[in-house]
Amino acid sequence: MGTPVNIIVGSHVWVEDSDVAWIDGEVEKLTREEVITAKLSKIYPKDVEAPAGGVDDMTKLSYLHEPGVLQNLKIRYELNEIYTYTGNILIAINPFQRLPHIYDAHMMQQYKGAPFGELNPHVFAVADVAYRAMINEGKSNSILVSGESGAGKTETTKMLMRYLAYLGGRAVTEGRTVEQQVLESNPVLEAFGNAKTVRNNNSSRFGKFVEIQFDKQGRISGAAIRTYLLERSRVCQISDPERNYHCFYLLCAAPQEEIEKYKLGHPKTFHYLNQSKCYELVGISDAHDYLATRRAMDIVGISEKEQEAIFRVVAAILHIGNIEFTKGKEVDSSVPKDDKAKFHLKTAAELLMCDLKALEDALCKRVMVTPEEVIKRSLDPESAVTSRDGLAKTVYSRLFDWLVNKINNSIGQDANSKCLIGVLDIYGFESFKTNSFEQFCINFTNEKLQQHFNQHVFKMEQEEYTKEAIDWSYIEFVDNKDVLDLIEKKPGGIIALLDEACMFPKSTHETFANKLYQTFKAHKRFIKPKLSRTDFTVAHYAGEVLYQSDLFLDKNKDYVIPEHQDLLGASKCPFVVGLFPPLPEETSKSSKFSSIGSRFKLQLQQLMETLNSTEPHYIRCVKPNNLLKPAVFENVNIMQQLRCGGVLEAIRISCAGYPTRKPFFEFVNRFGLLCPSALEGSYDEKVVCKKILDSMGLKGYQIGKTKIFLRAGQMAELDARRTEVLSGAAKKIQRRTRTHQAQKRFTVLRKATISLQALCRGEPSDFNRALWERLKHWSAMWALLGQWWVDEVVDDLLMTCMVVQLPIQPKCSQETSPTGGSHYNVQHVFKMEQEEYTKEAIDWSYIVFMDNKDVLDLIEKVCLTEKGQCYQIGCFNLTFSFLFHLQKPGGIIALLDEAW
Ligand SMILES: Nc1ncnc2c1ncn2[C@@H]1O[C@H](COP(=O)(O)OP(=O)(O)OP(=O)(O)O)[C@@H](O)[C@H]1O
Repeated sequence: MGTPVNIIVGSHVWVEDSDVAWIDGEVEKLTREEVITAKLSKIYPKDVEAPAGGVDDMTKLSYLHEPGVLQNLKIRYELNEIYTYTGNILIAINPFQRLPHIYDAHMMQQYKGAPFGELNPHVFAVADVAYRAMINEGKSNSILVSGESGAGKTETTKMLMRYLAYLGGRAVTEGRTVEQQVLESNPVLEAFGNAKTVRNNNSSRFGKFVEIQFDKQGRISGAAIRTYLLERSRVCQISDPERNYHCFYLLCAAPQEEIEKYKLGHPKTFHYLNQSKCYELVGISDAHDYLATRRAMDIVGISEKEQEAIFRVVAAILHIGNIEFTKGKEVDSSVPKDDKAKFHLKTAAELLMCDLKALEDALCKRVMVTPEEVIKRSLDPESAVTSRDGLAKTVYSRLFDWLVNKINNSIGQDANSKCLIGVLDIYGFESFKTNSFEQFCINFTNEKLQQHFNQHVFKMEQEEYTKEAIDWSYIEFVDNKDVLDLIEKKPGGIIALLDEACMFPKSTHETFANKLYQTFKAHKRFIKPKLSRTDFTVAHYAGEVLYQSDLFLDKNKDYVIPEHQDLLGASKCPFVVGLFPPLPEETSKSSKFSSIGSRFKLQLQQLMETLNSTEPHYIRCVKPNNLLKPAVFENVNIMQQLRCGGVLEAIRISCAGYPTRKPFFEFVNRFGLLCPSALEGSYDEKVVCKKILDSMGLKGYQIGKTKIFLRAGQMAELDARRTEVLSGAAKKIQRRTRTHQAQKRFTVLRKATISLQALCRGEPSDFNRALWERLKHWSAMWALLGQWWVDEVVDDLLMTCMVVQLPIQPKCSQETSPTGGSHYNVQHVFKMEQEEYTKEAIDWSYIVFMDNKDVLDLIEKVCLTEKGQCYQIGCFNLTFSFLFHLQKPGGIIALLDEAW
């Protein structure tokens, strides 16, 4: 961030605000208090010369800081420019409205092969760069799309895949093309892996890495989809107004014969669906989507028979959820509660094609194997429900994995492919009121990606400096390794301690939390909340998150209950058996524990290895508001996402080096005025730049081959100097102009007065006579000339007053004015003039109040003598002014003469 220095009166600045994040304004006054309190440190300079429509690349901003970035995004979003670069990172703000014109075939054509940065920022431009880099350098590329739920990751990923299919697609020959299958895998995965949440009506509840393989000619030759951490708990537990996975509702809206075949009904009749009262989505037809999903399944190569089995299993899960238990005859035993429960038990067994009694036993009993014997132990109703839900979750997650495998097999992998483009659509950093094991894993993923991102951004910075031959050796690299060690270190990290706790039968979440408190009491990234005995806080790179450890142990255990494995392994349905392949000999014998956390850690390790072998490109999706509405830009919300998404971190890394880069000519244009002598006779912009910088006494900047590289705060320093120079110049111009105007006015008045005096003094007696004669005629004329003339006279009078000797005026006012208060107060006018000149620092000493007492005495005499006539023509003012006009060519005298 730019260092807030050199804030002076008149500086345009950004000030932090809790409601709208940043407010802009102009410094009016700097008090001592303000300078020394922290407030000023939170002030950032504003670039008043930033383009009105914003800049398409944030690195072009003169001030690379939070408020500048936010303002730029806001301006662009208002213009429906949803994409903006920050160097090579693309920021995509969800428009929450269809913008088909920016994604049509014509657009694709335009971006094809266009140099990066030449056209407007776009997701196609990123895909194009990745594709070109792959073709030209023969290196795999990856595009990492991240952002919070509802930010638009999945939509962005779809656009990327569409564009890559456009670039690398084959002419449609017979049957399905690979790219068609890749694109059609989306609706299938969405039906089984997406659900409505409070944050997004079509939220992906899993992470996804799509690898698109290309042959030597750059044609798509294969693809593979890897998924991460499906949210299993959603199958059994949802809260209002969310929904379960889409496929359950689609099936309940299937054609009648299927409803009957699977003994289904309205979603509200199923426990797994009726925990929330939201059954339908606005603008979405589940019946239509059911048929669309079946069509997509056809395209990705899922046979009719397999489709039937898939939906049969989905229906079975719904029925399993409706099996309720009550206490059995024996102590701590359970049995199906009533006929309804028995009906669902029977139907579930039929659909899964397994033995009814075996299913009941698998839900209500546990087999204990001791060295001496095998004991069957009953479960109480509560444990039976847990067992039931465990079965449903296991079956569903196995089904999801099967689908992913099937899609991969049917699209096919190209073993000979040397290059690929991977697209990662993964959940962003999460911090809710209640954060459990899922959030822990998600945030762990984000820490991993952040580390990768930091390394990459740092590398890119280095490359830019190297290109410009700049020394960057001292730029420190910020690492989040300490948080990653806290989570994943083996032994001793949180995941390792969790695994240990899961393997130890007597562990509870309290003992687990205690172990964490003891182990990490001195760790600066681990905090024990004062008022809790089971929660813990991790200080992630994106902020602190408080985790509730209650369900960590249960959720980490990744084993299929052997009874469930045996039951479904013995099903008469090959599809169901395929979901539960027999465990390898040694695993089934040994009680080797497998944990979700460790498995996930391994998956992430593999993902990072893949990503490290590719050239990464980043897309940060931003959700502009929580209302999911277009044209609403919530500053604070967006700021938070930019922080969490690492955009600000990227900027911070950049600020650690030389955040401001200006091409030489731009620099000279802007700051040449700071050192005009540097511009004299020198045509080498680089030399001029150096002279300017040295004349300002700046240290630590660097001069590259084409640009100036400034340290944080130096731009503000230069701008502050520039403001000073400009305002000094403005004051000088104003002073000169005003002096010139005043001098001009004075000269005119002086000349007029001298003429007037000369006239009066020259012919006093004639003047009296002539005055009276003329007044008479002139009074008639005045009636004709009308009001405009009066205005003019009044104006002139003001000027005339300037030369009136002060002591005379009050006398005039009292004695000679027939209209009393209509006279101008000479003293006042004079004072005002003085004040104005003093304020503007104008020299007024030369304004001489000429002694025209003799003239005024004369006028006074005439007016008093001919008071009656004076009344007729208005007031003394007119008479007075008349004297002035008398002198003007085309003045009153001339007019009157003409009239005569
Ligand atoms: N580029 C876009 N143009 C128009 N609408 C969009 C665009 N991107 C996102 N949306 C809208 O925002 C909604 C949410 O987007 P999307 O599902 O891609 O979010 P996500 O980041 O993948 O969320 P989650 O993590 O919950 O899956 C979409 O259903 C769509 O209505």
